[in-house]
Amino acid sequence: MEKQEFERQLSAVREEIDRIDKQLLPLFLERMNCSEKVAEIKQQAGIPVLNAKREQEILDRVREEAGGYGGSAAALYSAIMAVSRARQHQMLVGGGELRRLEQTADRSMKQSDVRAVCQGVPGAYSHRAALRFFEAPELVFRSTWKEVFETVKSGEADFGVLPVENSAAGSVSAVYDLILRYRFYIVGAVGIKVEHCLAACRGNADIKTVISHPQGLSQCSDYIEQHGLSTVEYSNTAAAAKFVAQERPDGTAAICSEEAAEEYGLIVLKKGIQNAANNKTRFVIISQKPVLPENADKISLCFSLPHITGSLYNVLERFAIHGLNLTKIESRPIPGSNFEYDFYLDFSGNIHTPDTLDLICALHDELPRFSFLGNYREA
Ligand SMILES: C=C(O[C@@H]1C=C(C(=O)O)C=C[C@H]1O)C(=O)O
Repeated sequence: MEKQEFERQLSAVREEIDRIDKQLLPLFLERMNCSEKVAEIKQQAGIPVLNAKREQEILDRVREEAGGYGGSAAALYSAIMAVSRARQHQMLVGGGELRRLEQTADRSMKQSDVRAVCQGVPGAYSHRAALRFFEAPELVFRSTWKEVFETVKSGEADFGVLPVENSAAGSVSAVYDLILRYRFYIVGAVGIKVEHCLAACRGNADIKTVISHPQGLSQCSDYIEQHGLSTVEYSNTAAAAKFVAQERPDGTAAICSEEAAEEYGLIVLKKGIQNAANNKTRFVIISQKPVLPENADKISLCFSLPHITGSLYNVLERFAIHGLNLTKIESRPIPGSNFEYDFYLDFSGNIHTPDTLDLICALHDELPRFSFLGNYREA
């Protein structure tokens, strides 16, 4: 067949597609109009927007009737209903306390004269993160991450500084578990370049064992393997440096920052022993008091989901519809449950943008165990 003939046939079918799309659009708008009427009734009757049972019935029917296209048709209808629900949420102005929070929360944060708490001992990477974030903070140190949360809870400190993710070793799951348990606000985030060194007491150069936090050991696994070193886990990289300085264990070096080595009078035997040259750790600042700056660019939230086909997909799709970029997703088991999960999400956005506020309020009204965790500037 001639190329021209193919072109002619293509345009004929495309005309048909255009004709069908023209028919679909008014039907979509008509359906949205019905959805708006439903919203008005729901508003008067105080009925929640989401009716999962009704949606499931529609999806089952569509799947059944669409034959070979069952799955695709269900996905399409799921998207249509997500849009329909979003419109209803917008009309019902849900979100309750979250909308009030958006209006009333402080828009700027005190950055000097603050009391902050870090895990570890002076010289820890959290210490450096705190100094990057605050001007001359009054700092206290605790030996565990849980104690950092407890110190903020008791009001002894206004802010806690916690590592959440390393560019090589990945998420610090234990911290995410605590974030999900305490549900304090995240009011800031800061990335720190992490360069580990091998540090030992003077005259202790024949190193057979290294001691550090599991994250430090994991970030230096190549060096450890190449040199056939044995490893000992410790609560914190700087605390490991302090231990080596105090106990002077034979043939043992700490893996820690240069600051920590200096703080405890250790000799740096080798610098930059981490696997990745550009090794970074991201820290978050937590507080019991929300702060929602005008120039915030990152939103964190968490929720759980029922074990239903497409439930996570349906939530993520809403971010896509709103043009929001998801930067992090973690799922962590809910303590005391069997294989039920809380999801933790970070995405780019600002809660003072009406469209974004509508989305977060809709999720607040729909999702089990939902918490808005904060909107802050990613430094
Ligand atoms: C339209 C309604 O509200 C929501 C949207 C639905 C839809 O678009 O079909 C179905 C159920 C509800 O979650 C309704 O309750 O019927």
